[in-house]
Amino acid sequence: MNLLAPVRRDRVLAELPQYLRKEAALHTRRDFHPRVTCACQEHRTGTVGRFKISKVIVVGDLSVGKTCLINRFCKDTFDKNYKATIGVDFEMERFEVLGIPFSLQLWDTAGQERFKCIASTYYRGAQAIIIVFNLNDVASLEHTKQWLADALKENDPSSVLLFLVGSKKDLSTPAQYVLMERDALKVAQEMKAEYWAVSSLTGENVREFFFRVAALTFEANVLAELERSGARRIGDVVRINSDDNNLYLTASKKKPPCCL
Ligand SMILES: Nc1nc2c(ncn2[C@@H]2O[C@H](COP(=O)(O)OP(=O)(O)OP(=O)(O)O)[C@@H](O)[C@H]2O)c(=O)[nH]1
Ligand SMILES: [Mg+2]
Repeated sequence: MNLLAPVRRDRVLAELPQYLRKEAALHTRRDFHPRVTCACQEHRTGTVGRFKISKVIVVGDLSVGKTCLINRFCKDTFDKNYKATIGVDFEMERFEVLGIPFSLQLWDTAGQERFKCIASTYYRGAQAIIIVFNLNDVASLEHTKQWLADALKENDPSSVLLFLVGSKKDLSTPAQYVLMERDALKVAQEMKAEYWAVSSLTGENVREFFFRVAALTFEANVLAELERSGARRIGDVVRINSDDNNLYLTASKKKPPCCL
């Protein structure tokens, strides 16, 4: 994959995509955090940009539809035949968020017990965890807590973003869906995860969901970068003065109030 090729036009995010359900959203702001918007306008996003790739892992019971979900978004395809993922697989997706290039590496892991120990070795370093369950199988919702616990053993619970995704929405009747959603919202709130319901067969909510993942991961990355930079302000440029070969920092411009 060429990281320098232009981003596809349908992967450009100029606004914050909205949550599905207010009761289980990671945050309910209508817009990106003002510090993030400001940093992007001034191209002060540090390492978040062309060369930084954020890792997202997708976990959940076997056959809940993890691979189909990724394939619907990345390749716009759907396969009705089940082929178990063996170990892991991954796809790269490039976005442009508020004018800044941003890449997600989507790790599709195996749900089958016999491949789980291979898959779990790839959990480390995730910035977002997507836990998938089947909206038509209550046991798969119950198992999400264990999937989360396993994924969090390898990651920092305070910094990772969580998404709980109900799959195969096309197979539920409206009445069945309402009942399942009530339980799923409770689980999402306990986990502090954002809740989504999708269908990879029809494509319902798939693009909206991944755009939200990209936007919130990007926002968290830029905020963390701004935090880390502290006194060393992002955007300060080290220049070599050709006259005396000294290294010096360029004087930083006065920041507008939204960036302080
Ligand atoms: N009707 C319907 N079927 C789906 C949907 N998503 C997946 N399926 C079917 O469910 C089966 C399993 O899908 P996969 O995506 O392979 O499941 P998985 O979670 O990746 O399974 P493992 O790799 O074993 O962990 C396949 O037969 C899919 O066609 C959906 O949105 N609607
Ligand atoms: Mg799979």
